[in-house]
Amino acid sequence: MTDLRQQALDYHAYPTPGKISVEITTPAETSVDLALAYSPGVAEPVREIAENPDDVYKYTGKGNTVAVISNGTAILGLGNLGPMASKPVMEGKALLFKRFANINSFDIEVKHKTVEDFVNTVANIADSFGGINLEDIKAPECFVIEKALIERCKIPVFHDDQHGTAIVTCAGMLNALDIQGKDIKQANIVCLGAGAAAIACMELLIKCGAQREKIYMLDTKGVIHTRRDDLNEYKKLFANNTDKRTLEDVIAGADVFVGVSGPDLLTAEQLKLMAPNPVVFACSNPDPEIKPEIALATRDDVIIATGRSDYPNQVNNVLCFPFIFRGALDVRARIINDEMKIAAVHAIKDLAKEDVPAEVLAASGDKSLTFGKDYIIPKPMDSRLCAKVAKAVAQAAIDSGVAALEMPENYMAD
Ligand SMILES: NC(=O)C1=CN([C@@H]2O[C@H](COP(=O)(O)OP(=O)(O)OC[C@H]3O[C@@H](n4cnc5c(N)ncnc54)[C@H](OP(=O)(O)O)[C@@H]3O)[C@@H](O)[C@H]2O)C=CC1
Ligand SMILES: CC(=O)C(=O)O
Ligand SMILES: [Mg+2]
Repeated sequence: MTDLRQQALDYHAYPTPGKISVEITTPAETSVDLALAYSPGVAEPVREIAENPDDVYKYTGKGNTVAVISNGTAILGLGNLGPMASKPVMEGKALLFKRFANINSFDIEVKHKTVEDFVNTVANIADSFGGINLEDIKAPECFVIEKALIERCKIPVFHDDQHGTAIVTCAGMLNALDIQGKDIKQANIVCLGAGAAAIACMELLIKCGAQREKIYMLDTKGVIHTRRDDLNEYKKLFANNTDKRTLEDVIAGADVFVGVSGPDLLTAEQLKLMAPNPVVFACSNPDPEIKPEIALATRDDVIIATGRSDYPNQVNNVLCFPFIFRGALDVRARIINDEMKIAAVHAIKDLAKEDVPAEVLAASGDKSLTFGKDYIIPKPMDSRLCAKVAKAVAQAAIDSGVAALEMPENYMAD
């Protein structure tokens, strides 16, 4: 662990501080180049854009640039550590956008006093970008912020911890339940956590067939039930009329555990209480609700997934956000709607059932990967994700009437 700590610090410090840089895409060597790039030549696209605002997509990088924006109030599972502490994660998201979907990103960390202050800051700069990826903003403020920004911005605004996580969770869950021989409509589900990721994951699972009344959600005060008077409007949607109060009470006989809360909160004893062939998604980062080695030592009929890259079954929003934005940008979708999210779920889910190419095995360090308990979801390094998810999302945007452009010719053909 100490070794990983030092390696991670060195990775971020060297060869230059941070993980991303800006590169030039046009010649900028001679006076002629500069006369085109800057004064006087730059005045020409200025005039064109002033005349026809859509030309900003033709003459600038706007259409392939996403702002990754946080206030640092829910950094992974580490809590509210402030905007500057969130910067390595936001640079990390920018790295993933570029590496997996060739999208340029700027990370923006906002210090603010009120929700309105944050919304105004983002809304006022939004037009500079093709899309906005909100990240690591705690609930319930994240819900208000995202709704307000969707209303005010002309470009897609997507809170990754809500929807990216939900899409990947649903893709992995449908596959895991399939492998365990369970039907999502009958599944008893326990969700530990009642914040950004939890509410969105459960809402999308319901859209994929889960029954709301079969879901028990818990926050730091225990089970969310109808007799509590401290629930915000988002938690209230999951209030059960029940006498069950603790994780022990609700985990008994549960088919599914989804953890989007904090480290080491599900014990081996609690895992033993679950129904035969359970599915456990311990998605808190960096430390899951239960370590896979403990889960697998406790029972051999469990499917266990985490948010981490160093265990099998990585249920992490990296499998979604680069690709959903790729598809949305390429048909200039004005929003990311439910149709696009569901299309992404199915594209990710279905890819796990295909043969895995040698280069993915080489990158993941696995000898083989076959659809089953240790491979329920594709690896982030699988280059087919971009083509399949982006294309499905772009098609869904067109079909649902939110795209300004047609499907590009031969889109994602190779
Ligand atoms: N694998 C992935 O792709 C992703 C994983 N996550 C992980 O999910 C977790 C939550 O993130 P997010 O939803 O953005 O954060 P939020 O701050 O919005 O929500 C955190 C939630 O966890 C609950 N919680 C915290 N500690 C406990 C506890 N001891 N018992 C029960 N509930 C608890 C909080 O309860 P209360 O409401 O009472 O404060 C709150 O409802 C993080 O660990 C994060 O890393 C998030 C996004 C993606
Ligand atoms: C993965 C991620 O976005 C999180 O843990 O917050
Ligand atoms: Mg996050």
